[in-house]
Amino acid sequence: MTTVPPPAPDAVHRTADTLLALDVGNTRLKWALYEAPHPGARLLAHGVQFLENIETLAEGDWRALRAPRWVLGSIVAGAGVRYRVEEQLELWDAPVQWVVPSQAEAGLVNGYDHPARLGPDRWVAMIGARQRLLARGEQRPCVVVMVGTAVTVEAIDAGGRFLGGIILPGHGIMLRALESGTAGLHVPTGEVRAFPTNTSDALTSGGTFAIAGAVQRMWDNLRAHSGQEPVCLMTGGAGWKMAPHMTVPFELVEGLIFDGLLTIARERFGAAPASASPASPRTSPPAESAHR
Ligand SMILES: Nc1ncnc2c1ncn2[C@@H]1O[C@H](COP(=O)(O)OP(=O)(O)OP(=O)(O)O)[C@@H](O)[C@H]1O
Ligand SMILES: CC(C)(CO)[C@@H](O)C(=O)NCCC(=O)O
Ligand SMILES: [K+]
Repeated sequence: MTTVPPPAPDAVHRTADTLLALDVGNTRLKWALYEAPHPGARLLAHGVQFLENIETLAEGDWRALRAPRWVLGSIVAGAGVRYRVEEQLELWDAPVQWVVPSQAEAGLVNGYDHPARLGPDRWVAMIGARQRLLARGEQRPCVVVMVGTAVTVEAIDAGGRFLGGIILPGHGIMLRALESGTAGLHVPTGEVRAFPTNTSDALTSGGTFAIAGAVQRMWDNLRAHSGQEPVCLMTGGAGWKMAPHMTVPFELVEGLIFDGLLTIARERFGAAPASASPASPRTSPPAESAHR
């Protein structure tokens, strides 16, 4: 006769430690459920909704999820959207923590004039970028590019100080601005060409070169400042569209905001031993192993 073994304490523990990470952007909400609150944790489920469809989450995508132990999010939208997300989160009794950029967190120092006025998405993505560099033992200056509804390009020095960054319109906003701000311009999608010879190509190439050129400029600024070649990490849903047209060496990385949220979660919720400082490259877990 066989007996059913009790559930391994390990399995029970893992279920109890889940983290729901939220990236509420300008256009869409992205969510990811992790097995544990630290970089490299296994991804259990993930999804995305346009902000106008937030109301469907509790009854839809989230309905079958096991209640997360923690909820940690980055949100750039206003109080109205935040309230609507929090309403959906009432499905579980895990209170949400929204990241507010501070003077310093997870090994990153905030050089913004008013640290809390920095976009949380920018702050969290930079923390994710820093953690990636440290995990592979690289103490180098870093340019962080996020290509989405808006584009941001940040400069971080080798010591982990955010020096400053730029905000520019995303490709979509640039083209819509041209369409609405000119007399006779319409913007069907074109190709990126070195020397565009029709309107569609001229517009598409213009937007792409504006972003690539802005990254080049920040990369030059940071190299001049630090006397060292920066690493450039690019993320965001449209990153792959920019990739063929970049003029600086770069790496395309998926989900820097989620990497950052996991890094912050380790500090806030992780039962890490005292020696596991996220600022120490030796003790950071390898980020690549479980990367999506
Ligand atoms: N060819 C292109 N080159 C660069 N960017 C592009 C291109 N086509 C579209 N985009 C941009 O990509 C954006 C979509 O990227 P992404 O999926 O990261 O945005 P999002 O999730 O809607 O943004 P957010 O995180 O702010 O909500 C569009 O808004 C547009 O600005
Ligand atoms: C710049 C955006 C729109 C990029 O998503 C966001 O980070 C934001 O609203 N930031 C606040 C302003 C700032 O970062 O200075
Ligand atoms: K964004």
